Amino acid sequence: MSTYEKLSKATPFQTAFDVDPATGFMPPEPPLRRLPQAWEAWEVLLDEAIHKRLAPGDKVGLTMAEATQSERWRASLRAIPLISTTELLVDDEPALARRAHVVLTFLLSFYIHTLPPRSSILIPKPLSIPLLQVSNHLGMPPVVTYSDTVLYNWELQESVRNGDATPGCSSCPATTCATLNPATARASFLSENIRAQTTFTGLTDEEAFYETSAKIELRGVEALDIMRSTMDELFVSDSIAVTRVTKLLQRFAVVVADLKKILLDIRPLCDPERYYNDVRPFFRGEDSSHEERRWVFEGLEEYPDLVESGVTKELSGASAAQSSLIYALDAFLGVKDVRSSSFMARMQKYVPKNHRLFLDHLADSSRPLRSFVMDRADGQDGQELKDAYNASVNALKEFRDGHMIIAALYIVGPARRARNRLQDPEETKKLKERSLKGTGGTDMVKFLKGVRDQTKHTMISPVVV
Ligand code: HEM
Repeated sequence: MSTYEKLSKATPFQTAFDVDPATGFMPPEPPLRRLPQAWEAWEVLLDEAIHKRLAPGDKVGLTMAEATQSERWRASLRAIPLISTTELLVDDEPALARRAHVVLTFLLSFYIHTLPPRSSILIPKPLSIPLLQVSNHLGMPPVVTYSDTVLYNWELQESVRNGDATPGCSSCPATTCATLNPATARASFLSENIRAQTTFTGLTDEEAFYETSAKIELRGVEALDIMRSTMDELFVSDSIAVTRVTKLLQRFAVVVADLKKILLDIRPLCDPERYYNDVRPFFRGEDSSHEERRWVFEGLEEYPDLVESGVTKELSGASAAQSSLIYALDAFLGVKDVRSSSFMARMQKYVPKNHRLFLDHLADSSRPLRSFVMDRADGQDGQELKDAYNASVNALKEFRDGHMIIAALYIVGPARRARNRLQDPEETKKLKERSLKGTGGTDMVKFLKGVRDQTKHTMISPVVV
């Protein structure tokens, strides 16, 4: 029996797939803040890179002092010994391997993206081998992913860590909350008290960027809960299922509308120019660089198991397109072709292993919601059911409209301004090509529009919203 079969047969809907009832795709407890002493050399190098504010090697106006400082840092990374990962990669302590992936992929981004723009990319052995071993163990690519910047990169604010804050949502304490179930109340509490743990730049704009995604994940906990209840209803499918599913979908639409609001609320917290020029360059993967430079992992050939594993095949940059939550919403509502598009299918490889299994489980449902709604649409209360379904799909379409506004604000605008500052036509052309690519390597505008339209076409006509 495959792991997938074991997980999906033997255990309840969520916990088996590392999907927590209270925190969804985020782990229930704050991730490890620092690796134990044996791997301190990596943590120290990361502290230094952040503290020294190492700048991307292709930053416009990079000073000689900045370039020299980065080169010194890279030399000190090359000089550390190759540290064994054996004791990190233990199945009963996944937090160790996850923190190692965060630290090593941040070091990788610093190493590669502070290099001069035209130099070749040789990732030194003290970094390449542990990174490949940890990634192979986790079933993740050896590159910074959404799980490194968001899912396994948070802590509680100091006041909460010191026990000064009351656990509760903004309107009432969790323990006595009348409107939220305990799991949703905990998600709401975390959302208000979460902060990002590790950043490239130390800028609050970068923290806000990760925290926005984390808040979306936490608000999505209620959506996951509704999905579970709906799937139970579809399974039983008795005479009152239509009424219950209608109510669940009405709630679902409200949650998805909140996701859009959280996304748009990023605007006062994260400055588009700072995001584009200071933070985003560190997210680039092998395929989002304007110069086509291969990433070479030094020493790989000495480890036949790593060569065979194919762990170096996926090297795209970090993108919130790696959020399992949004795929889960698509799968539940039956938005077609999103996961099967080649980019989205590839992005699944950048999602933690068990979350991937969860998404497969959802997509393979033998009782799809959309068919249920279509089959019942002409029956008693069918119109209300269809309206609730369409309102949910419409809310997701509006989330994607909002997301396109954000992508324009944070990428298209700053990219145009960066181009306007350049004099050299050849450089301008290159920058134009680069800027229209997402960090995941897509032709951004066309891709985002396509997914948005696909969502819109999922509504069941005639539409009454
Ligand atoms: C400043 C904030 C953001 C920017 C600039 C941005 C930009 C982008 C870009 C350029 C893409 C195209 C794929 C790629 O090549 O990377 C993308 C895709 C995507 N992003 Fe974002 N994004 C932002 C925030 C978020 C957040 C907070 C979420 C949700 C957690 C999110 C969810 C997605 C999803 C699910 C996709 C895949 C396309 C889709 O399903 O609509 N994004 N984003």
